[in-house]
Amino acid sequence: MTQAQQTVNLPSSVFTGLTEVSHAAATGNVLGVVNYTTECTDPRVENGLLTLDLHMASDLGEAFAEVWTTTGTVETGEHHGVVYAHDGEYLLVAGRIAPTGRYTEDTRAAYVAALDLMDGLGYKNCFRMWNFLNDINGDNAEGLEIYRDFCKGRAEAFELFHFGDKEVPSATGIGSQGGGIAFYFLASRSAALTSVENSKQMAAYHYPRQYGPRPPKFARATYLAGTHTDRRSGQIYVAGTASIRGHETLHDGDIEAQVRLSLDNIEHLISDENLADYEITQGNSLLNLDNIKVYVRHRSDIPAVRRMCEERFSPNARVQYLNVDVCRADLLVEIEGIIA
Ligand SMILES: C=C(O[C@@H]1C=C(C(=O)O)C=C[C@H]1O)C(=O)O
Repeated sequence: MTQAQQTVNLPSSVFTGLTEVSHAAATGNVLGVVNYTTECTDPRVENGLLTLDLHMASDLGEAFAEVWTTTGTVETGEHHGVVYAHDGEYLLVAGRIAPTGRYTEDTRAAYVAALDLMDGLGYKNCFRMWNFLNDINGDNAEGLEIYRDFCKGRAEAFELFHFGDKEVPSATGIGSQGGGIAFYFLASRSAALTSVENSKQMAAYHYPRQYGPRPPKFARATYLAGTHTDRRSGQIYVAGTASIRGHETLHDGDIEAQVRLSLDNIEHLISDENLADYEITQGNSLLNLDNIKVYVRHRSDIPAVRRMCEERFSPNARVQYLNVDVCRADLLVEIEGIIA
């Protein structure tokens, strides 16, 4: 077989209750567990499992775990403050930056540690990043918004690793209820990776200066396939998506219109029309989106948001609603998901 024909198994994730992690783990080898819970802690290896606690829930009733499984035997370790698990094909890296008055340097250092690990262990295809920022719209000690401060450190780290804009992974950069900045990344060794943009949105890495000293570096989605020739049955990791057209926030103050545009943005992003630029044809619609997280700024908006989402998602889709701030002060909602 040639390299191009070898098929790589793709990773999978499920949402489960915090206490049912071991049950979910029985379905495969666990790469790691991310708890969306009531406090943030440093990532750790616990009973052989990479575990990261994020402060994303107000009480335990809202908490859930995201369990990442794979097919190979998992090994764990620690590298310059970041914790990792890998199985020869996939790598999960998790880190946390303690609260500080200026995040640029610490973000750059933590990202450098994670990117260096990917390089060193040979997982060169980073396909998804999640970042959780406490007080994301607040100012740092120098009056720069914490999200923009973070974006600066991230851009500097990517630059050090010569990450071309077209190679950036899809990401989420969202608020959290505490704990500084926490993050986790997924990378693969040999699965085929394509970074995808949305033809109706400006690439985030081209956002103008009005959004901060360095633009956010992420792709709107990443397409991950078991072979380099598969353009029909890969996974699509949809980045956090909001009510933005071009580079502008639309529908300031109107939650329903923001939900509608966020959903329309994802619908277009995953459509064959948008994916034609990448020669991907999958016939996807919102009905194929799963493992969805819906981030809502005001708790009182959650019932309306849920109603609107339920009209457009599959009734079988796994969806979690979280009450946190969003990366621009005028954004009320953001949605991400996976087509697996
Ligand atoms: C909503 C947007 O950006 C958010 C911020 C991201 C980041 O900084 O990594 C990624 C996706 C979204 O969570 C957007 O700019 O469209």
